[in-house]
Amino acid sequence: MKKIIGSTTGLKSTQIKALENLYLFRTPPEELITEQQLNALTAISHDIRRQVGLLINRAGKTVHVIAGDPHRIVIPDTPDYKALPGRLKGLRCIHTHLVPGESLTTDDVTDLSLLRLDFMAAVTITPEGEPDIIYPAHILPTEEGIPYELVPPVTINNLDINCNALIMALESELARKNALYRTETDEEKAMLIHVTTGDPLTSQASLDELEELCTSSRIHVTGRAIQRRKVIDPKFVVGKGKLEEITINAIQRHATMMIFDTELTPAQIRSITDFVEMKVIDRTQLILDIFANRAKSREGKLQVELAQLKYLLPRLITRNTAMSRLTGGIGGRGPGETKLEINRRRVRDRIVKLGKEIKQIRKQRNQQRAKRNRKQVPVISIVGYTNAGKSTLLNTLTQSEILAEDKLFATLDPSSRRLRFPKDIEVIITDTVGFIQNLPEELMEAFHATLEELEDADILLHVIDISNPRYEQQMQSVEKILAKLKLDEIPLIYVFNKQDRIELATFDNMWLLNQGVLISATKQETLKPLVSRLEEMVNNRYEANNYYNNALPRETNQSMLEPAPSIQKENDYE
Ligand SMILES: Nc1nc2c(ncn2[C@@H]2O[C@H](COP(=O)(O)OP(=O)(O)OP(=O)(O)O)[C@@H](O)[C@H]2O)c(=O)[nH]1
Ligand SMILES: [Mg+2]
Repeated sequence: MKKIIGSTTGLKSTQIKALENLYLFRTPPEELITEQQLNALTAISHDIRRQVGLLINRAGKTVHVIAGDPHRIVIPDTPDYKALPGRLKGLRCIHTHLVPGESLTTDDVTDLSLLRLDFMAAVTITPEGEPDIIYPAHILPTEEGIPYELVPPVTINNLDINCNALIMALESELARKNALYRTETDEEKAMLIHVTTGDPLTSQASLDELEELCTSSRIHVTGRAIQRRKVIDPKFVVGKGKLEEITINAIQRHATMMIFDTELTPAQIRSITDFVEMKVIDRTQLILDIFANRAKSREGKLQVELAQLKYLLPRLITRNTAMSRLTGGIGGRGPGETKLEINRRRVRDRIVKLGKEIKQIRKQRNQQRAKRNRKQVPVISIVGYTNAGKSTLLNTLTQSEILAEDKLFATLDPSSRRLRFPKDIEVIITDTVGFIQNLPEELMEAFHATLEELEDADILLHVIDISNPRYEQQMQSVEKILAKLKLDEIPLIYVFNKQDRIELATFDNMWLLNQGVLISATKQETLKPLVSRLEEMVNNRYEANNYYNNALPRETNQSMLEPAPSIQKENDYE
């Protein structure tokens, strides 16, 4: 006989037998439940004074009998029945309510909507233990508003509600709607979630950025949710009720994943994925993913892998738990744990190995740096928020072709070019990985080596995209990171970029623009003031450091550039 779900403690063996007997009934396709089974259900529930629930599949078979307490039943995981996009779960839940006249509760309709049940019905019981009124509800295939519909109550005399036909009709409508949401590439669709204890305006801005990150990694955003709280919920980040609401909304909008705009702790990921039948990731994971896709150089790839593994390690246990939950889970603790240990050991070994390789590469790089330093060629480094136009500026300045794209984090590997000023002084200009606010710790560490090169910079060009509505926050984020890297002592020029995209006459922050140079990195003719300013600064530094005379003649400069990964062309400025 199949097992009863929930606790049967304190029940007599005849009562347990009566519960088990509920597995024996078959429901015809048009009925919600048969009269006989309904009678048996209310009789035993009345007898034990606990709610009892049934999960019935579309073939009319009872797949679970659930014993609850006087106020609720807990629906178990049903790995064999999953609600795929555009489909329902294939299970209906019919359960008793002991309170006379109590229709479906909020918990009931939440379960219906979250689990995507075919039907949810509550049946009340007469004082004699017979079925009284049945309150059914089903999902509504809408994208907004209430996600379910309460069907008019029925009694034992009209259980024939054309049940399966109704379910089929609902599913075909769901499938049609889902198809509308399908994209050509069938990309992921995400619900973005931000929780804050502060200003909701900042939340919007932060979500805007998260959305850009999504676009960068080809994820389509189907909805966003913000919750303001006094404190962040340690378990679910947002409150449990809010998480339910968001999840239902995400399902309504055909989302395939949820992205939290913070870093989730391993415990939070675990409780949320236990709760939500959807992929759940956080901002850090999204950024790590982007970096993993973009990394080109060997060092870049190693660094990103290292960052990913470091992020993964404390979360491994979560993954496996989630996995075992999805595959049925029970009965495998021994082997499960061993496998987990193997996984963790492998990850740890790999982390050590990667660390060594990176150290080796770093050593070579330092030697190259030292060689370059000896030659004392001034280095100008371009820094700035991601997508500000750094690579474009380097390209236009030096007429080269570094990948510049309207994507966050187009550049991951530093590249250097030569630039020659009219007075025959040559400098090296380097492009760097873009910054972003709250750069994940793992990546900050990973790219520390790359960013270390910035220490050699004689001048920093801080490129700011003034056409981005969040340019001020972005400037601040960059400055924070520069300070963290202890680079805030290096002379810096603000380069306000993409001037062609703004209306200068109505720009409300002219004061700021006067602190730097205004350019359009895509238009070479706008760069002259920047070039003269740079030249002036380089000259001043030359004189101040008195190494002008040590500078090598231009012709021989070629050799000292060798260590830089990609030197292509040079460009003369008149
Ligand atoms: N309209 C306009 N677009 C620009 C300008 N400068 C850059 N862009 C565009 O902005 C986008 C980003 O430029 P990139 O040079 O890749 O930016 P980046 O700072 O190197 O970005 P990451 O490498 O991702 O950090 C590209 O689509 C450029 O064509 C400009 O002056 N005007
Ligand atoms: Mg770039």
